[in-house]
Amino acid sequence: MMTILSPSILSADFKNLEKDIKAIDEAGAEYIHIDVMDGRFVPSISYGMPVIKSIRSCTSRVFDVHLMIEEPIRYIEEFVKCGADIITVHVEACEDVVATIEKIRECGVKAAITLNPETPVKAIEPYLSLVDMVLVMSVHPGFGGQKFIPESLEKVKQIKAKLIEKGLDNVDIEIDGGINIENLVSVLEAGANVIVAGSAVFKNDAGANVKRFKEIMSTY
Ligand SMILES: O=C(CO)[C@@H](O)[C@H](O)COP(=O)(O)O
Ligand SMILES: [Fe+2]
Repeated sequence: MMTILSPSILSADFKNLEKDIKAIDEAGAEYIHIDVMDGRFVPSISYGMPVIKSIRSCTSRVFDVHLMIEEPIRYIEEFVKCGADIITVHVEACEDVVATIEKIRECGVKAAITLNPETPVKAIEPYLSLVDMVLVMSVHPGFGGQKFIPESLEKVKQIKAKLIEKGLDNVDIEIDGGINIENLVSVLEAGANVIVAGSAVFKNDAGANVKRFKEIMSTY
C-alpha cells in the first residue's frame, strides 16, 4: 500500500499559512490535513469554509478534511465547494452514518470514517465497505500537540485484519494524533499508510521535517 503524508495545518503559523502550505507541498507532502472543529463535538473551534476556500489557491495537493463537528451531513456540499477532496466524519457525530457517507460520495469526493480513542472498532464495522479510508484517532480529538495513545496501535491492527477479512484491502488506514519521527515506524508496522502529523511537522523547519517523515515512510 502506498504511504501518504498528511501534515495537519492546525499546527501551522496562521499568519503565514500560504508560506507553510507551500513549504510542505514543495517538500513532497501528498495531502494537507485540515481539522474543522465546531466547539460542540470537541471543545475548541478551529476554522471553516472561508479559510479552506482561500488556501485552495496555494496548492493543488489533496485536501484531507477532518470534520470534528456534530451532524456533518449539514455541511458536506459546502466543504466540497470550498475544495475538500476527502471528507472524514466521526461515527459518534452522525445520526445517520450511511446517509452521511452517501452524501459525501454524491458530491464526488472520497469518504472516510473515524472513531474516538474510546470507541470500539465494532462501531465502524458496518461502514467499512462504504468508505475509501478509515481514520484511527490516536489522541482525543480537539487539540494538536497531545501525546500518542499507544493502544491505538492495536486498533490499527484490528481494522487492518477486518479489512483483509472482508476483501477491502484497497481501503486506506489513516492515523492522527501524536505521531512523530520516534513512533512513526510503529504505526506503519501496525498497518497505517496515511500519516497525519501536526506539531512534529511544523516545529522548526517544516520542509525538512516532511522530508524526514517521507524518507522513513518510503521504506514501507
Ligand atoms: O485531529 C486532530 C486533533 O483533533 C489532529 O489532526 C491534530 O491536529 C494532529 O496534531 P498532532 O497531534 O500531530 O500535533
Ligand atoms: Fe485531524
